[in-house]
Amino acid sequence: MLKGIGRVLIDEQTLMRRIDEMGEQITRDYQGKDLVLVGILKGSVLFLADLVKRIKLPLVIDFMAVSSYGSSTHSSGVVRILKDLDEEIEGKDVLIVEDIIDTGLTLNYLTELLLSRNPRSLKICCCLDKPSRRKVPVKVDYVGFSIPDEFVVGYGLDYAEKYRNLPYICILDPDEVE
Ligand SMILES: O=P(O)(O)OC[C@H]1O[C@H](OP(=O)(O)OP(=O)(O)O)[C@H](O)[C@@H]1O
Ligand code: HPA
Ligand SMILES: [Mg+2]
Repeated sequence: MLKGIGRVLIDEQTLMRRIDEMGEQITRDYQGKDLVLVGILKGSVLFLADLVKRIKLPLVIDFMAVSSYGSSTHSSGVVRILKDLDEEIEGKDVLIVEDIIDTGLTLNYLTELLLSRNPRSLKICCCLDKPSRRKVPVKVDYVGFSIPDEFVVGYGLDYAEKYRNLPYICILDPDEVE
């Protein structure tokens, strides 16, 4: 076990099985559509990479980078755009891909921003959802796993930029947190 991380919450096999199902469902739902996956950096990269391999459709991948947590376990509530999309999304079927929805502040801000660019449709797909922590409502269309109110790391999720490379989801050891 690595220093600083507690018990495994979702192991690699369980993650992959659920992502197989999500890929199949998205493949069914987006037949004949003009699909653009928007990965939110950096946390979504591992999930997005596994998910796109399971979507058997032509699609475009684009990225936005935002940051609201910095090196803390609490959202600052201020969403900063660090990188915008490369392509126009007007008339496209946009699917936002996130690693986790916690307070909902990041996605609330992002959906407003992307809707103002007139996509044909805008949906949200997340690997993890912490519904008990919501501060603002967010309608999530595809959820991998609902999880309890614990700060988690691994599979793209960081604490102070560490642990993103773990292939499973772990609960952060509270002793590690300031
Ligand atoms: O629902 P919220 O409370 O807004 O939290 C969710 C957001 O926070 C994390 O991003 P972070 O700002 O840590 O950036 P990162 O993906 O680069 O780690 C996570 O990847 C989500 O984007
Ligand atoms: O539990 C979490 N872990 C890592 N990053 C996060 N951003 C929001 N919630 C979390
Ligand atoms: Mg983070």
